Amino acid sequence: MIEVDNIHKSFGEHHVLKGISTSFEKGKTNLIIGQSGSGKTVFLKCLLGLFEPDEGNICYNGRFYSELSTKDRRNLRQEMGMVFQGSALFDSMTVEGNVMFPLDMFTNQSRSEKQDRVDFVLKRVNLIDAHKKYPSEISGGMQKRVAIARAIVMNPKYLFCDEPNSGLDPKTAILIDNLIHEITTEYDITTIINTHDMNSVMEIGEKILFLKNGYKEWEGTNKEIFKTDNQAVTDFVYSSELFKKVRQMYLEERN
Ligand SMILES: Nc1ncnc2c1ncn2[C@@H]1O[C@H](COP(=O)(O)OP(=O)(O)OP(=O)(O)O)[C@@H](O)[C@H]1O
Repeated sequence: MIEVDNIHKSFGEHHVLKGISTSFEKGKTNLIIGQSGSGKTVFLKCLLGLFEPDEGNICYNGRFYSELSTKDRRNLRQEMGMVFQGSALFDSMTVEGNVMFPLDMFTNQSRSEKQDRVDFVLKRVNLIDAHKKYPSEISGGMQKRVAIARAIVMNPKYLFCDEPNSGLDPKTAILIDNLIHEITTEYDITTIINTHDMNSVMEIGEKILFLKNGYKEWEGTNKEIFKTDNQAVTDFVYSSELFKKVRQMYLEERN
């Protein structure tokens, strides 16, 4: 579980995060949404420990980040998996090499232990015959699976995903969403996803945090987002005619 208490972050005069408090439960898929520039990436980077908030606290399973020693921060970092926008695979390494990379960097496991773990996670993301291929030889959806395998190879407690669906066709995007959601439940991970994909919001948003101008404007579940009368949320989420109709149908069905 991650608990966030009143965090602020500025860059010079630019006050980007203006006192955000929330919590993210383990085993749940949490989504952060909001317009471009609302502070989603800065917030995610604070959660990852890449930016230190100017004010406020972030607590990881009872451990306050601000109170951790450098060594404990490094250990905490190893409990975090990250799926970057665009996958960010190493082009010169095979699929297997990419997934093994964190194990090579951060563990003393034997070659066969590492190989077993890599085989296991690649199988878990449904990539069976791609071990020896290079990123350029596989599709964008497969690259995303490799990125997810690499993110979970160290058995993380926390999984962060930045726009995991960007550049994917709608069908592949749904498969990737479902995979992240399944892995989250299966391994009891606290997962936090930055997204613009409204389909993800409706399908896998067990908790949705809506940021606006650096404030938490709204939070709730994908069921609640259909019913909310928060104008900022409805203007943002139901900006397309299609989603307006979906919401209308959902509300009519329940009346
Ligand atoms: N390192 C930085 N230095 C200065 N300003 C920054 C830095 N990182 C982000 N900002 C500013 O913080 C604001 C919020 O940016 P952020 O990237 O968090 O938005 P976002 O909601 O993730 O947008 P998008 O959906 O387009 O990715 C922007 O005005 C941005 O210019």
